[in-house]
Amino acid sequence: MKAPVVPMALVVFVLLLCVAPLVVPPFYVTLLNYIGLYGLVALGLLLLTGVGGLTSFGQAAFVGVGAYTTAALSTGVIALPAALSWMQHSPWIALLAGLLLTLGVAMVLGALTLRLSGHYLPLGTIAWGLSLYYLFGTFDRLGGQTGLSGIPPIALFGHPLQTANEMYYLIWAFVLVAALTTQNLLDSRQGRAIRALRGGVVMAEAMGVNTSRSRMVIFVIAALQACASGWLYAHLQRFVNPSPFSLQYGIDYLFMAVVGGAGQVWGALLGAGVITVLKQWLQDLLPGLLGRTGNFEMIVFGALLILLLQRSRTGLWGVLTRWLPGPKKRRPAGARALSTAIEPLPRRAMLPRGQVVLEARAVTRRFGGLVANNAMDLTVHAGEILALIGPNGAGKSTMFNQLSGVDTPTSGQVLFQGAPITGRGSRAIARLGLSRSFQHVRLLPEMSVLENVAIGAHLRGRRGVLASAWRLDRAEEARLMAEAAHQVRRVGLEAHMFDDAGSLALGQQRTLEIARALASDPSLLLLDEPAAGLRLQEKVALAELLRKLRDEGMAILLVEHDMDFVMGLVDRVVVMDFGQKIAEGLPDEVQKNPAVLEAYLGGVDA
Ligand SMILES: Nc1ncnc2c1ncn2[C@@H]1O[C@H](COP(=O)(O)OP(=O)(O)OP(=O)(O)O)[C@@H](O)[C@H]1O
Repeated sequence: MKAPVVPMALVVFVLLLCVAPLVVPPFYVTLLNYIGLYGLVALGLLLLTGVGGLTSFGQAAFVGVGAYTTAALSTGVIALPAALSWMQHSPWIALLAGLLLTLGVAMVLGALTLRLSGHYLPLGTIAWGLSLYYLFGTFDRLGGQTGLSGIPPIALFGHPLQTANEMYYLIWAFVLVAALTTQNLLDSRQGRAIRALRGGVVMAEAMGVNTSRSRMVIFVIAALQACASGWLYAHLQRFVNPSPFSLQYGIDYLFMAVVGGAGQVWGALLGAGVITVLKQWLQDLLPGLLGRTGNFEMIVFGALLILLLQRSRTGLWGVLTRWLPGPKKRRPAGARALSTAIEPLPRRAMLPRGQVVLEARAVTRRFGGLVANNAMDLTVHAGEILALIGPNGAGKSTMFNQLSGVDTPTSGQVLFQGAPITGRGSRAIARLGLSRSFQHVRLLPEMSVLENVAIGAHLRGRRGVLASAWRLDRAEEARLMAEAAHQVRRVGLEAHMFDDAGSLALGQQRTLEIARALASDPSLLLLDEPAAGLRLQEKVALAELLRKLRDEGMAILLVEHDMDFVMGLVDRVVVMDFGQKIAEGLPDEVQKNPAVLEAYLGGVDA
């Protein structure tokens, strides 16, 4: 296996970090220590908010859990039973205890709040952030608002880290490990599952991603990183009180992640650096300029932030990378292996031609008084292309949703390869071998075409979060990327393999969705208006691809308005109108069916 390529910029950054305390005055070492501590929390928020799209104002509370756990255990204010007394006074054991406590607290809070959507989630994080903050100041044992002092230094190989310079290396070692493991995670199957959260739950679940789990994973990682920051903070300061764990700090952390560059690992560190330095600088400068003391830095700071957020949505990292020479986009790590021969992923055995793959029996879906699907029967066979057509509003997309588990029928049954799947949820159905595209494309526009397609292969990988973070998933990742690249080539998008999906024309985005669906190795493909927006040549190529897939034994069900495309391609047609099946048969028969002509002409007149 090839050795991982270490970017030059990273080597330079690490070297600069190593020599900094030797050449800069002590004040700056302290400043760098704080940048590191804040950066550790911002890195967690990058994952949670920047990538996962879950806004949390409550991270300072997790910093407090880490700081207070180690303060209480290492000073001995919370006495452990005699049998556990060996745990007392050791900062390292206190770190472990803090991480375990944070894990428990984060899982409970995550279970309570992550289900909330829209503005309820940030409000929920404010609520528990405030609760934990007041909790720290409530216990007399923890020193109330006065806090706890006399926290011992961390000892490393028997050497106590007493000074800011000595703590510096430990703090930045934590930061670098967190940054690199976060980068690795984002560059993996698990990372794509996390990034898919931004594409919406419906798309992610249809690709087999357990979105509840992905949300919980990033929430816990962000909380653990905040806890580690709190632990380091307590042993740097050797004193804790509740103030640094207030909501104000929670807001600052969020700013750091967003201002630095939401979604970019190095952006989060840049954000922590710039905000910490800027605040310090304004605090020193403004009273002199204005001739009076006050919290002027907060006012100017707020105005600057608004300006930045207005000017650059991609944050400071976005601005910086635009200025700097070199490639603007990182290629996914797995893509490096594309040029080498890789053992392909195992394929699902195709069903014998003609075997029933999907069957809908009297499927009815009501929305209040509206019957969108009325007692719909439908059968799709292996090695067949079936078209579901009908005028606008006939109920085709609703039917797709009932078949793919995005929605649950009010009554009726759906069977996949003979087994009932009604109400099973799209993730479980995807696992059985059904994959789909969407009427309104659901892609991750800032991710490359290749990575978008790789999301489709999610269920074909096994490696978990820890393996991904520590790059133990590289062999599997290379195989997943090779599969994604194969599907990109198969649909004719190889020229755009590393382009952002959002930069493609709409027709190409639809084609990308087909490649993503194919990456799951389905036995049934559900395509919602695949030809919409395609140019003639692209339609011809798509029809050729679908025929080839059919000949390989795949079952294909498509909804399409382009009748020229449908009639020249499909084996059978089912026509819907007002939620009901009005005709079924060969394309030629259906085209002459009076009920169908009436439905379409009626649709035109209306
Ligand atoms: N979630 C929903 N809540 C309420 N009504 C809905 C919902 N989803 C669909 N409908 C209604 O069900 C009917 C069928 O809609 P559907 O989108 O399935 O039709 P369609 O045949 O796919 O139309 P088109 O070809 O225009 O996409 C419409 O009247 C639509 O307004």
